[in-house]
Amino acid sequence: MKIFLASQIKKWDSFTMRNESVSSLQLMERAAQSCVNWFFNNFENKFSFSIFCGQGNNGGDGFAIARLLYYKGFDVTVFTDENQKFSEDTLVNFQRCKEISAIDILDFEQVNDFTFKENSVIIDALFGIGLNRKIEGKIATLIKFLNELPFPRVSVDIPSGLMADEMIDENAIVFKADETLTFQAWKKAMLHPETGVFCGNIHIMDIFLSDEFNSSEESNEFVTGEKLIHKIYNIRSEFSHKGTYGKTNLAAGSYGKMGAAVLATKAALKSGSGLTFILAPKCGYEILQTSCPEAMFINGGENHIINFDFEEDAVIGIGPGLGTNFQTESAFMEFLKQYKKPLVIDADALNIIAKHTQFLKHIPKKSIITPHPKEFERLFGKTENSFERLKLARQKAQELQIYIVLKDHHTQIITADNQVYYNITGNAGMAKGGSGDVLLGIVTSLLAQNYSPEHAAIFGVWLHGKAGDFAAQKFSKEAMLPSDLIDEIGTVFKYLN
Ligand SMILES: NC(=O)C1=CN([C@@H]2O[C@H](COP(=O)(O)OP(=O)(O)OC[C@H]3O[C@@H](n4cnc5c(N)ncnc54)[C@H](OP(=O)(O)O)[C@@H]3O)[C@@H](O)[C@H]2O)[C@@H](O)CC1
Ligand SMILES: [K+]
Repeated sequence: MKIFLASQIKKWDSFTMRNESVSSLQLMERAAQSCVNWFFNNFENKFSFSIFCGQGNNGGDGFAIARLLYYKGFDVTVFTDENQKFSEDTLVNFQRCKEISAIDILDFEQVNDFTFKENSVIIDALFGIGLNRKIEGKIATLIKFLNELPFPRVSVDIPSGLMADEMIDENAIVFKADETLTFQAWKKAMLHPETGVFCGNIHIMDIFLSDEFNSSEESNEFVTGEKLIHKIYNIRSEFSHKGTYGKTNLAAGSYGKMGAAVLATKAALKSGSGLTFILAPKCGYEILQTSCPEAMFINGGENHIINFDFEEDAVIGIGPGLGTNFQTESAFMEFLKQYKKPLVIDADALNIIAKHTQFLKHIPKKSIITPHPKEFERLFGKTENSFERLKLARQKAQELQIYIVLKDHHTQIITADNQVYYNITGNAGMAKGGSGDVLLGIVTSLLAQNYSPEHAAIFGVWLHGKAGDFAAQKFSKEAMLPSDLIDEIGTVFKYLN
């Protein structure tokens, strides 16, 4: 799914109106109807809706929603400022609403004395993607008031106060939604932690904007959808043997951190690698042979790895639990200097490079690195916020010709040719030590199975998140462990088949 800027969405609107003979008022009606269908499916009739409408088209959606909800039998109250400069379509919908005597239309300021019913729902249709500056004055006061109410809060299109494509000021006033019903496509602000936190659960409302525009309009930012995953995923052929699915060779573990090696190895095995090797220190020999009998052990040293002698022709993934012992450090750097094929680098291996940033240039082209924000900062420097971090990552991925998997709530995969894929699978239950080790195992295994680095990264991150979602369903976000996630990798493949 392409991510479009607010300006492109407006073009999309106009294109649809021009080419599919639909008026802007009809489009607004479609938008409102899609929201009302959602409300109808999610709230019983006993709920009372308080709808807050601004002057732009977002407010127009709000007035139309009020009318349509009323027709569905819901109790509706509208709050607005009749002296606002309504847009043309908004004015029409305001008047249509006014004609229904059973809908009370109150001024924003009356909210202070309003007695909210017990089963209230607050709908925010104050500002949409046309917001162009900070919210101040009486609407800011109103939003602060609404954010304190003990009722479910739903935003139409985008929480008022967020800019669709940008970071916001630290002290900006933003409506805090539990649910956001957004039209047609994800907005960038929904995918970054500082701004996404105001959106709650995102629901994409299909309002049938032109497919033609969607295919022809350029964007280099995407949300990884299931359609893309189905395109990437190669179903295993019956006419195949273990050689068909490549060799994975991981380098992981040190004394006391052998669990990281076990998790990465198991994840590589479960993701379909043909032959799997684990290079680890000898102190982990029994642990690995017992817990991962399908994998072959390569001795890399006594208590930490001091030589990186890999299986020939294997695809290499390095990092989990490696430690930063000086011998491991120098052996890794020697290896990096002479190795030229794409590999996957995570965790301590990234920390070693961060200590000697002149080694960044030795990362083989088309490699995948998987830093979390702290590791990214150590490698490439501090940035103000996640929007800036992404910009820097794009620059570095191009400069070094590598793929960066920037781990976050919505992990971003930044390709060497400047494209960004936001991942939307996964959940807070994965914020635990060991999750990253699993990801390294999955991505390396996919790369070994002949997926391109771009596809291995996009598919691997999606798969990891989806397995995490299945694990959370079974065990809860609190109790699920990275090992549970590994056990659910099979459920994801079954889901895809
Ligand atoms: N395809 C789609 O997606 C469809 C979209 N639709 C809907 O349209 C929405 C976009 O509508 P929109 O362009 O009228 O923008 P919206 O945010 O309602 O209002 C902007 C107004 O507020 C003002 N203003 C701005 N900032 C301000 C501030 N801080 N404080 C005070 N005022 C401020 C600004 O006026 P200004 O003062 O700048 O002249 C302007 O008048 C979109 O989100 C969706 O809900 C559907 O109906 C149909 C299909
Ligand atoms: K809104």
